[in-house]
Amino acid sequence: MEKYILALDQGTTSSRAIVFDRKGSIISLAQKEFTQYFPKPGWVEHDPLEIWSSQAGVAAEAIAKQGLNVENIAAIGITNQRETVVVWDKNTGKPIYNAIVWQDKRTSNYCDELKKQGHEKTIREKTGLVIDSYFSGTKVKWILDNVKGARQKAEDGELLLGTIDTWLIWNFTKGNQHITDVTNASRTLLFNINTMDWDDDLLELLTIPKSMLPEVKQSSEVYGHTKSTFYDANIPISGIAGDQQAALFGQMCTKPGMVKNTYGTGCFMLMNIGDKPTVSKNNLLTTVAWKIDGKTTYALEGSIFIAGAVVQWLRDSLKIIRNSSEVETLASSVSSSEGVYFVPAFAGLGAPHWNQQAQGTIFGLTRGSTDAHIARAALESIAYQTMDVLKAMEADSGISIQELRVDGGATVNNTLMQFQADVLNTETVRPKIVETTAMGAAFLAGLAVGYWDNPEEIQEIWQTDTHFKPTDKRAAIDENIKGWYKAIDALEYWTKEKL
Ligand SMILES: Nc1ncnc2c1ncn2[C@@H]1O[C@H](COP(=O)(O)OP(=O)(O)O)[C@@H](O)[C@H]1O
Ligand SMILES: O=P(O)(O)OC[C@H](O)CO
Repeated sequence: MEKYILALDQGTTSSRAIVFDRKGSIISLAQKEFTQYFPKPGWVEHDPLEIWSSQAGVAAEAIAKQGLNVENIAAIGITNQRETVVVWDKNTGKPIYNAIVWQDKRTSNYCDELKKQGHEKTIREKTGLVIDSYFSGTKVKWILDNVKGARQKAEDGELLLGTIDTWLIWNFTKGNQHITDVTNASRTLLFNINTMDWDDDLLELLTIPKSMLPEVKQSSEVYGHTKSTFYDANIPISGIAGDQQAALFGQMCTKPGMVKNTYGTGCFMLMNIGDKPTVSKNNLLTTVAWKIDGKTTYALEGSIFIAGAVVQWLRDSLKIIRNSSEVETLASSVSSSEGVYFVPAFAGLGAPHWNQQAQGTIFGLTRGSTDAHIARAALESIAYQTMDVLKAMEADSGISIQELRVDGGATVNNTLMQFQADVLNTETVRPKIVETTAMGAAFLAGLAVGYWDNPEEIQEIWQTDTHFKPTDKRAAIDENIKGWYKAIDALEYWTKEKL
């Protein structure tokens, strides 16, 4: 019987399931969007039960729609939106509050307090992260402080916490496994990336009882077997990675110095930095890329909070396009943004600026500006933000990046990809299979069960599709880039004025 790997990709806006064969070809794909809740300005929540049901649903659909059944699945790999966190009751398995999403800013004032108390340096050294509401730790504290009875129950050992990988595996194994992997753990603000273990001092600082935490595993090993209704077939779950680390692996950036950028809701650029957790001097994050066969690989990361989401905003809020693909036609109807700059800081600014208070801003409008200029400026903002991160990465690593491997939903946009190559003055390479996040999870799972023997075998599977080479309009591009820096400076000033 033909065997396949099932990758589950639980993203910020949708749950996806993809069945891969040995050659890395996609045999089947099912996807379901789920509800985004915005209870207050700056707050973003998901219903954990909807996350579970949509993910279990698409997994079943992906298997069934190609006439396969569970016996065809050699292993399951899980990859997920990171930092988003769920707290649930150990006995009932029911969440005590919605999942607080990575984009949620409700703890930003508390984060500012932590900074004022002088914890920045220690937290960076221990976790590789900056103090920002982005990460899970302060979100968990908020739940314990604000949900009635939660703190007492947590102290009595009745509550569990988990990032989305943990929550899904808990449900797939009917509560048998409360685990996470090193990549997801490294995004919580509670995990020490030097000792590779939960950090007691940080747990104490954020007043989170240790009993709530999952056991931390490698990224590729058999963790347990499926037990819940449809999956009582005992399928091994054998790969876990946060979605950006999974994409780094799926892009086969397995050597130090290799870089990928994923263009989804946000943009996440990661560089493989080998086996040392070097601390960034340029406001990037140091994070765990994966741990395989006992060997840990680290990455530098630049996280951009709003990328493809700015296109959703043009569609859903401004309503100047009907679907995401229309943005390319609209933006290409003008040859430049004619001095319009859009800084889509809807969720503050991430790397390398780390300004939690920044808000979205459009500069340079004139009486002649149209929806096309705004659409173009929105697309360009994705490329400029990426440039800021890439420059920081080059400064940190001392490496001049020669090639950027790209993936994610927005990379279908050729105008954006060409503009990206121009702004960076670096070749931008789009692979044949852009589902690299799911592919990375499939590779991790497949390696653990011998579906693939080694990463070298997988290396053969990765193939390029399009190379976007920088054009020769250097002077004009450099002029445009100056305008972007002015816009960023002006926004920083605006933010300071607000405080
Ligand atoms: N043609 C396009 N041009 C620019 N952005 C696009 C285009 N098509 C889709 N997108 C954006 O890509 C994002 C979806 O990509 P995806 O990788 O599925 O994201 P996620 O995993 O974050 O849910 C959306 O934010 C969407 O607006
Ligand atoms: O769901 P995505 O693909 O937007 O990824 C979200 C990131 O993991 C957040 O850190």
